[in-house]
Amino acid sequence: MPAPAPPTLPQPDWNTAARCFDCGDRSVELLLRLQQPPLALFDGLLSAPECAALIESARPRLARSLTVQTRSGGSEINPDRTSSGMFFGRGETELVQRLEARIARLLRWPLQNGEGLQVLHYPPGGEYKPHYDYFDPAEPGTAALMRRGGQRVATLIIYLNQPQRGGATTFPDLGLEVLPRGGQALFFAYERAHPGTRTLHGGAPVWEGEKWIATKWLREREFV
Ligand SMILES: O=C(O)CCC(=O)C(=O)O
Ligand SMILES: [Fe+2]
Repeated sequence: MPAPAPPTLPQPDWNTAARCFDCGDRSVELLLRLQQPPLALFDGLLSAPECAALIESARPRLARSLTVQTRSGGSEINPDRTSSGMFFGRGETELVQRLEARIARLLRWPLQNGEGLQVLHYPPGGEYKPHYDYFDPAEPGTAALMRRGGQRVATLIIYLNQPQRGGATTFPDLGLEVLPRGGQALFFAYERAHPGTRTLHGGAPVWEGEKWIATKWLREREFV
C-alpha cells in the first residue's frame, strides 16, 4: 500500500479511529471531535508539572496583549483583549521544544510552519472577544503578515490551568463552549480565510480565579 498522502491542512490522522494519539514521548486522548469545522479536544498534551513549568517560565515576560493591527500589519493594544501574554521563540526552551515536537506529530504539520508559542494570562474579568485567527484578506496589513509563512490555517489552544469559574473558549456560530482544564488542548482548522468556516471564537470572561493558556498558530508554509 502506498504511504498515506500528507494532509493539506493540519489535522490528526483520523483514519486510525484511535482513542489515543501517539505524540512521540507522550500519548494524548481524544475527548471530543467535530467534523466541520475540523475541531477536537485532547487530554494530556502536557503533564501537570509541565503546565506549571511553562507558566513559570512565561510569567516574568508577560506584557499586556496586543492584537495584530490588520490595517498596517503592526500590533496594537485592543480593549477586546484584556489579557497579558508573551511569545516564546520556536524551540526557545527544552520544554517548548518538546511541546512543539508533540504538536507537529499530533497534527502532522511541519514544526517549521508553526509560529512561536504564545502564553496568555487572563486575570479575573479578563476576556478575549470573539474573533477569527486567520488574517482578513480585505485588510491592507494582511499582505505584510502573510510574508512570514502565508495564512494561518489552524489553531491549537493548550489549557495550562483551570479557572474556578468562567473562562470558557466559546464558538458562537457552533453554540459550543469548552471549559479549560490543565493539560488539555483544543484544535480547530480553517481551510480558507472566511467566516463560512464558522471558526469565530473567543475567551469568555473569567469570573473567578485566573486562566492560563498557550496558543500555537499554524501557517501554510514555514514561519520565518
Ligand atoms: O482564551 C481562549 O480560550 C481563546 C484564545 C484565542 O482565541 C487565541 O489565543 O487566539
Ligand atoms: Fe483566537
